[in-house]
Amino acid sequence: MSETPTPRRFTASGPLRGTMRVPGDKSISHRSLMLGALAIGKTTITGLLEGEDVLATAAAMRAMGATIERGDDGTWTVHGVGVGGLLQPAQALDMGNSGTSTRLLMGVVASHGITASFTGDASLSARPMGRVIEPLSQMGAQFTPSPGGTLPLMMRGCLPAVPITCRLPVASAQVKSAILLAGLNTPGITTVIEPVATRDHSERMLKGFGARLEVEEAEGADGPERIIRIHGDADLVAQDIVVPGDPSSAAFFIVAALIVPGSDLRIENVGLNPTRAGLIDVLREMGGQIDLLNPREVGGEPVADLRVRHSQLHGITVDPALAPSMIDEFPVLFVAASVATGQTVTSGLDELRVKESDRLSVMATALRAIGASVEEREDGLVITGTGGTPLAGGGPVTTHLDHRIAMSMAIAGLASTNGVSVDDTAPIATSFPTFEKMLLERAS
Ligand SMILES: O=C(O)C1=C[C@@H](OP(=O)(O)O)[C@@H](O)[C@H](O)C1
Ligand SMILES: C=C(OP(=O)(O)O)C(=O)O
Repeated sequence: MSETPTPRRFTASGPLRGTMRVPGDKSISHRSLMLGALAIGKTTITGLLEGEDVLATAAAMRAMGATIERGDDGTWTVHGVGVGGLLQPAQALDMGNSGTSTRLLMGVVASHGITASFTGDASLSARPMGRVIEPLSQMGAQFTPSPGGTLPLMMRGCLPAVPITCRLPVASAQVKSAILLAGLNTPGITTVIEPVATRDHSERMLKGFGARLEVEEAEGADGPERIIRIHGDADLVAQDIVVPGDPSSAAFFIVAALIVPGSDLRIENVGLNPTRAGLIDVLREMGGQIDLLNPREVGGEPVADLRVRHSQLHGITVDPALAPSMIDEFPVLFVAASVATGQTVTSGLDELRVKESDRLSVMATALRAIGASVEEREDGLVITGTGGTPLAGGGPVTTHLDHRIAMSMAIAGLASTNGVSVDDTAPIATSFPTFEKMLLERAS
C-alpha cells in the first residue's frame, strides 16, 4: 500500500441502485495460488482478487519457485512445483498487511527443508504469530520470531516433519489451514480438531486438488466439533478454478443499500458458503430486506445474487456463536447498528482485537467521533442506534492501516449529515482495490 496516507471525505449519497459485482474472494484467491503452486501441472484461476494481500501471496510463491502469470484477459496461470518441491527464497518474503498470507505460508514452509524470513508492515508486525508457531514447532519447524512472537521472523522447515493432532485453542481458519498445509508434505495423518467451525475453504480446495482429507463431525466434551484429517505426502493435481465474489467485500455494499433511503441494489455472484454468511442472517434478523436470487454453485462454493433494499433496521443481541461466520464483517455491522432503532449487543469478539487493528476499540472511537452512541466492552460493542436519523459525521477518523475500518467508515459517511473524513484510504487496496470507484458508480 502507498506509504503516503490518502485521506478522503465520504459524504451523504443518493440511493444505491443498479447491478454490480464485487471482486473475487480473498480467502479462496490466496489458497488458489498456494495450492496451484504446490500442484503438478498448470492451474488456471478466473476471478482472482487482485488486491495487495493476494499479490503478496503470488510474489511469495514465485520466490519459492512457482511460475505465476496474469493473462491479458485477467485469467491467472500457475505452474506448480509439486508438494515438497518449493525452493528456498533468496530474500525475505514481504507479506505486506496480510495475516492470511503469513500464517498459511508458514504452514507451507514448515514441512519443506528450507529457510524463509517473513516481514510485513507495522500492522502485521504487531499481530500474534505464536498461534501458528506453536503447532508448527511441534511438527518440527524452528522459529526465530521478534520479541512477543511477531514478525519479522525467520523459520526453518523440517523434512520430514512430524504429524500432530492439534485442538485449535482459538477459532481461526488461518491456524487450521497452516497446520493442514504443513500436513500435505508430512508423512502420516495430521489432525486438526475444531471446537468451533471456521471457514472451510482449505478443506474444500485441498480435496478439490486431490488431497486425501476427511472431515468428521463428532461430539466433544463441550459440544459438537469437527475433526479434520489430512493424509500426508500428498500429490496435488492442477485445477481450473473460478473464484466467487467475496461476501466480505459485498458486506459494505449490503449495509450501504440497507441504510441509504431509496436504495434497491443487486449484487451478483456473491459467495455464500455457510461458514461465511453470518452477516446476512444477522442483518435479516435486524429487519434488513435481503433476497437471495438464483442460488447456484461456482467453483465448489454456494453462490447467489443478492437484492438489497433500504430497510429500517432494529437492534438485536447478536448470537456470539455466529462470530466466526462473519468475523471480518463486524466493523460494518457496527455501522448498521449505529443507525438502527434500539440497541445492538455483540459479544464473544476477542479475536477482533488482533486483526489489522484492534477493531473493537478503533471502531468504538471512530463511531463516537461521528456522533454514534457506543459502549466498548471487553469482548464486544453495545451500540444504541439513531433510529434512522443520519449520524452527524466528522472526523478525520483513524484507520490504523486497517482496510475494513476505512471501508466501514466510508459507508458511515453515506448515512451522515456532514460526511465522514477518513485519514487514510490506502489500506483499502489490500482487499478491495476497486471499492471507491464502485461506490462512486453506485451511490451518486
Ligand atoms: O483463513 C482465511 O482466509 C481468513 C481467516 C480469518 O482470520 P482468522 O483465522 O485469524 O480468524 C479472517 O479474518 C481473514 O480475513 C481470512
Ligand atoms: C483479517 C483480515 O485479513 P488478514 O488476517 O489476512 O490480514 C481481513 O481481511 O479482515
